[in-house]
Order: sequence, then structure tokens, then C-alpha cells
Amino acid sequence: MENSILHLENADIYQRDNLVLSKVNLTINKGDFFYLIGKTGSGKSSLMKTLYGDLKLQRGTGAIVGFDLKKLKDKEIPFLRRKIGIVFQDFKLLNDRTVFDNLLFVLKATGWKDKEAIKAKIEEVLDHVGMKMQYYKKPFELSGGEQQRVAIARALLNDPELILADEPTGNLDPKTSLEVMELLNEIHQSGKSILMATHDYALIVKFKQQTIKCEGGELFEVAQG
Ligand SMILES: Nc1ncnc2c1ncn2[C@@H]1O[C@H](COP(=O)(O)OP(=O)(O)OP(=O)(O)O)[C@@H](O)[C@H]1O
Repeated sequence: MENSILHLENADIYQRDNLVLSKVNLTINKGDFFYLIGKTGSGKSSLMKTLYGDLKLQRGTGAIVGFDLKKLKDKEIPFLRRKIGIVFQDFKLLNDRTVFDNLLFVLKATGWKDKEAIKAKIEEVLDHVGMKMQYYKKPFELSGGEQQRVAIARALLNDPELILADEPTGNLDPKTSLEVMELLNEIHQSGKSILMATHDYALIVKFKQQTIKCEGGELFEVAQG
């Protein structure tokens, strides 16, 4: 347990009053990479949302990066999100500001004040994802793959222990998906834990990792092929 970064026990996942997944048991340890698969509507996003505090955990127990999901108060959610990096299918960048300002926005919102440290951090994460030269562009001036790289850079800003990626390649063509996946793999190899919801079986086959599946209202481990 001391190595665990995420631990759910008999956790029921609800959307409003609808039970989406029941009695979920899941442990993710430091350095693990898990795929989360399952048909449309099977509950992948609902599980992710519960993990980052967007849905309340009503029954069962859940701990993530040191937070108790059952007791999580609204005012603690920003602190939880500083310790996990979240990557979405649709990037969720702010279109009215540059790449640099998108990242600046997050650092300021999470309490960074020192201008030099801010600049250095933004350069570091953009360099990590190969987007340092494009810091002055606005999201609409970038390809989908480039936007996702910036979104991954944003997820890395506060050096999270765990990255939750909800269909990160869902809006990308196969070649770009592969590049983004290689980046996520490299981030994993640098020591981060990753939980990635995906429909992309080509990636799952190419980059084998532990896999869990939402089906029939439950979460299962899938045997690795
Ligand atoms: N905001 C909501 N309010 C009520 N029910 C919802 C809401 N969002 C999703 N649901 C329901 O919860 C169930 C699980 O949806 P969820 O989005 O978690 O599935 P998913 O596996 O992520 O699907 P997809 O692969 O299409 O993203 C579905 O039956 C869906 O209709």
C-alpha cells in the first residue's frame, strides 16, 4: 500500500443517481501504466471524473495521491489537481491566448509567483514535449497533435505523480496518435504513473501495458495477451 498512488475499494461510481460502475477495486502503484478500455458509455470517463474530483465518491473508499476521495471537499479539489496531471481528448486549451499564456495561467492559478521560475518551468515543459519554439502561437494556429503536446506540457507543470489521460489520441490521426503515445511512454519512463482511457486498439497492441476494462457496470483486469 505504501507504494500506491491510487487505491479504490468497493467504490461505486455514479453519474447523478445512476450507478455507472459498482464495487470498483483498483490499485495503481508508483510507476505503473494502465490502459482503461471499454465501449462507449461503459463508464471510463465517469471513473476518471471521480478520480479528479469532478464526481463525488458516494460509496466505497478511494485514495489518490494522498487525498481521501470520500472526504474530499470542494475547496480541496484545486490541491488534488495540482498533484495529478489531466489530459483530455479535446485538449481544453484556452483559444484566446498563446501557448505560453495557457501555461502561465495554470502556474499563476496554482500559486507560482517568481517570474524567472515561471519562465524556466514553462520552457522546461515545452521543451519536454518538443513545443518550445512555438510558445508564441495560439492553439488554433497549431495542429491537433501539437495542441495535445501543449496540453501534455500543461499537465506536467506541477510535476504530478499521476497523469490521467482520457482518450488523449481520440481526436488525432494514426501517425499523430503514435507520436503522442511515444511522448506519454517517455513520460512514463521518466517515472510518472499513467492511467489512460482509450479506444485505440492499435496503440494498445503496439505499446503493451496493464489493461483494465469497464463492462456491464463493473471494472475488470484484462489478461495481457
Ligand atoms: N453528465 C451526465 N449525467 C448523467 N449521466 C451521464 C452523464 N455523463 C455520462 N452519463 C452516463 O453515464 C454512463 C457512462 O458514461 P461515460 O461518459 O463514463 O462513458 P465512457 O465509457 O467514458 O464513454 P465514451 O467512450 O463514449 O467517452 C453512460 O450511461 C452515460 O449516459
